[in-house]
Order: sequence, then structure tokens, then C-alpha cells
Amino acid sequence: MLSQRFLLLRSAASFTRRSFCTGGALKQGKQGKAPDMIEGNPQFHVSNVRNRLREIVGASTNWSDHQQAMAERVSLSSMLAKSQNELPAKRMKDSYLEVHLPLGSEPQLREKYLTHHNTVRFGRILEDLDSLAVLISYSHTYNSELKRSPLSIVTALVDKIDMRQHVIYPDCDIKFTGHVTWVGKSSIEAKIHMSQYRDGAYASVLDATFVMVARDPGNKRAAFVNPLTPEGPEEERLLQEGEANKSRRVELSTASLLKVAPTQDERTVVHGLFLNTLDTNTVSFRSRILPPNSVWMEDAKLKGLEICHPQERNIFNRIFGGFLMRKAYELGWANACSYGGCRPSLVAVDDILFQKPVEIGSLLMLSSQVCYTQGTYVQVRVHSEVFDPLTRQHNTTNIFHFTFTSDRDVPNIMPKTYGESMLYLDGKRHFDQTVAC
Ligand SMILES: CCCCCCCCCCCCCC(=O)SCCNC(=O)CCNC(=O)[C@H](O)C(C)(C)COP(=O)(O)OP(=O)(O)OC[C@H]1O[C@@H](n2cnc3c(N)ncnc32)[C@H](O)[C@@H]1OP(=O)(O)O
Repeated sequence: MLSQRFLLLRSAASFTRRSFCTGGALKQGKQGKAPDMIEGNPQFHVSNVRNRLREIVGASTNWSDHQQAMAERVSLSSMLAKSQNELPAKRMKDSYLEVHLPLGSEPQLREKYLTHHNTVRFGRILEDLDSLAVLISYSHTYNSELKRSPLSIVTALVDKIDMRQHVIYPDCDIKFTGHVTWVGKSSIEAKIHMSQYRDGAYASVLDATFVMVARDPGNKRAAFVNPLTPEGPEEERLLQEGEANKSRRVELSTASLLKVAPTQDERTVVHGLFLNTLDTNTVSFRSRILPPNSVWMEDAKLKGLEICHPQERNIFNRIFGGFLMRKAYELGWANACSYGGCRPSLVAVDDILFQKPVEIGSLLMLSSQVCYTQGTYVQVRVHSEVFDPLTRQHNTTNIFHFTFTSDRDVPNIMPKTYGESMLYLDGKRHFDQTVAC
């Protein structure tokens, strides 16, 4: 435990914005295998991340002990700050973390990450990113006077993941670097950069932005997090970007099609699609014809079910957010694959919302829908809900948005009902936000 804490602190000391963006300067290594030690940048192995999180919150390693561990955690409530002013301000470097996934150097690790097509399972990367975002948030809120953190830090949102390249190689070392870039009262924005070591240098793979929320030890109410003090113009910029991200999220949620009518331009799009599907022979509003090279939305769905076993729990005895993302991603990918008739590549992950925790033992129903297409692009939405067989109630827990691209043009997706048209517009909004601009 001590040595891992040492690693966290050392990595903070070696923080540079440059290493966050580019992976920093490296000594020459073999193809796919990064050098063992980078001067001033100690390595933190990915398999230590979960253990470290367990230690920080005092989670049980056995499911049979989880109730006792939970009861012990609830007793930490008295350690919570009564206001944010009580907590010392932290710097961005205090939460800086560098984590290595040595797929090139440790072949035994590869199995877990390998697809049938000899690429890396992106769902596994989503799991690692989620665990890392949590660890970064705990590093920000770290209090050396406490043995355990009283905070339960959960993933509220994956704001976006921008892919810088489509292929992730299964035999090259991966490095994640990240830190907190903005804080609210109880929310934390963390950015993570992932790069891969190839041909003697680290190349960018993706940039991810997460929003985490701190809760009390019982995960019932919001809890204050340390303020953040930027140092220098670059950090000022990141902080302002975080503030702008928050305003953008509020605007987006206010303009949600679940709350307000589509814009004039959007209404024109929907009416154009409707006119395109009218049967000119019958001149009736009701008889609809599928245009050539198109697929009705109702025929572009794929569903799945997960029984949420204790093995997939997080440190707070709920289902791990990364697992939910992996399952949703894999279903979305399979749907895009069957829709386009070829293996799609991921372009962006956007606005994954964790609305409600998923309890252990839940029946989790995942439902994916191709909701927008353009040229080679397929926009997929995955909705997940828990179903209680006793009360027969359904409750939405998550909504995921993925953008894929194929190596050829895909058929046009065609909404038939008003509800499907809203899904289409929502997909278009996500597509325009991530790809078109
Ligand atoms: C045990 C051994 C196992 C080991 C396994 C190891 C795994 C390791 C991995 C461990 C990994 C563990 C990780 C996991 O696996 S976490 C599991 C996945 N995540 C969840 O289950 C979370 C589900 N969602 C919720 O519980 C609620 O919706 C939350 C708590 C998120 C918000 O609830 P609510 O809305 O009622 O909260 P509030 O009104 O009091 O607001 C509080 C703050 O939250 C901000 N906010 C809210 N929503 C959003 C949003 N969408 N975008 C941006 N911000 C948002 C809001 O602005 C405010 O900020 P501020 O103004 O205070 O700053």
C-alpha cells in the first residue's frame, strides 16, 4: 500500500502538461515495448489501480463480507467536510497520474484485451479509463490524515472520448495519463490521454473527459470536494474549458427532445424524410414505402440481457460503471457491424449518462438502436434499464452514444414513427457534435 501511495505522489511531482499531451520524451525501446523507466516518470501498473481503489475506500475483497465493510464505511460520515471552504485547494498536479498497460512487454496480459481480429477490445479500455478516472478523483481529494476516504466517488458522465486513431495494437505498450481539470462543489472533471508505443515513440490514441460525483460513504447524498487552483495559463485554459463544458451540458439538457420540440431546421429534416417514404400511388399519409438503399429503424435494433452478478461489483457494491460501458459498447458495435455488413471502427463515444446505480442481482436489459447514418458513419444509441420481475417495473439506468465508421457506405436509416424521428434527430445532434464539426 505504501509503495503505491509513493508512486502516486512521485507521479504528481513529475507532472508536466507536456507529458499529459504527448506522452513526454522517451528513451529508445524495442518495437511495441516501451522503455522500462522514463526518467522522473515512475510507472504505475494498470493491475494496481483496482487494488489501490479498494484500499482507499476499504472495500471488501469477498462478497460475503460486503455488508460489514459497508457498515464500516458508513461510520466514516463524520469525516466529511461541512463546507467546501474547509477543504484545502489542490493543484492539477496533485491528481496527475500515469498508468501503464504493458501489452507489448507482458504477453500474458494480452489475452484479456484481445479481439478475434487481433485488435484490442475497446470495451476493456473503457473499463480501465473508468477505474482511472475514479483514482484520479481520489488523488485530488486525498487527505493524508485519514486512513480511508469517506467519499464514494461515482461516474456521472463520460462527456466524450475522441479517437485520434482507429487501430489499437494488441502487442504495443499503452500509457494513460490524466488529472483533474475542473471541479464544482461535489463534481469533478477528469481528462485522460491514452497513447501507444510504436516505432520508438508514443502516439496519441484517444482523449477522454469524465465527470465524477462525490457522495457520502453510504452513496446517498452529495459530498464536498477540494477546490482546484490553476497554475499558469495552460491550467487556466483547462479550468475555463471545464466551466464551458458544464454550461454546454446544461444547455444540451434544457434543449433535450424529451423536453422541447425540435428546431425549425430539424422539423424540415423530419418532414423531408416523411415525404421521401410516402407512396405516390396511394397519396395517403398512412401508406409508407421504404426508399432504396434504406432500412427502417425498427429493423436496426439489437438487444441483450445481463444478470448482474457480484463479480462485476465496484468498490461500493453496485455494478461497476466500466462493466456497463463494456457491455453497451459491445452490443452497439455488434449492431453497427450487422447493420453495415462489415467490421466498424469506433470514431467517438459521447455523453454516456449514468442516471442511476445498478444494484447487484439486477436484470439489466440493454437495447441498441442505429439512430442516424451518414455516408460510412453509423450512430448507435444504447439504452439500459433494470427490470424488476416482482413489480414488473422498468427503470432507465444509462444511455450511451457511439459513433462508428465502416469501410464502405452504409444504408440510410429511416424513421417511421414520431418517436423514431426524435431518436433520429437526437442521433444527428450527437453525430454533428462529435464528427461533423
Ligand atoms: C469490491 C471489490 C470490487 C473491485 C472492483 C474495482 C472496480 C474499481 C472501479 C471503481 C469505480 C467506481 C465507479 C463506478 O463504478 S460508479 C458506477 C456507475 N455510476 C453510477 O452508478 C452513478 C449513477 N448515477 C447516480 O447515482 C446519480 O445520477 C448521480 C450521483 C451521478 C447524480 O445524482 P444527482 O443528480 O441526484 O446529484 P445532485 O443533484 O446531488 O448533484 C450532485 C453533483 O452532480 C452533478 N451532476 C449530476 N449529474 C450530472 C451529470 N449528468 N453530468 C454532470 N454533472 C452531474 C451536479 O451538477 C452536482 O455537481 P456540483 O454542483 O455539486 O459540483
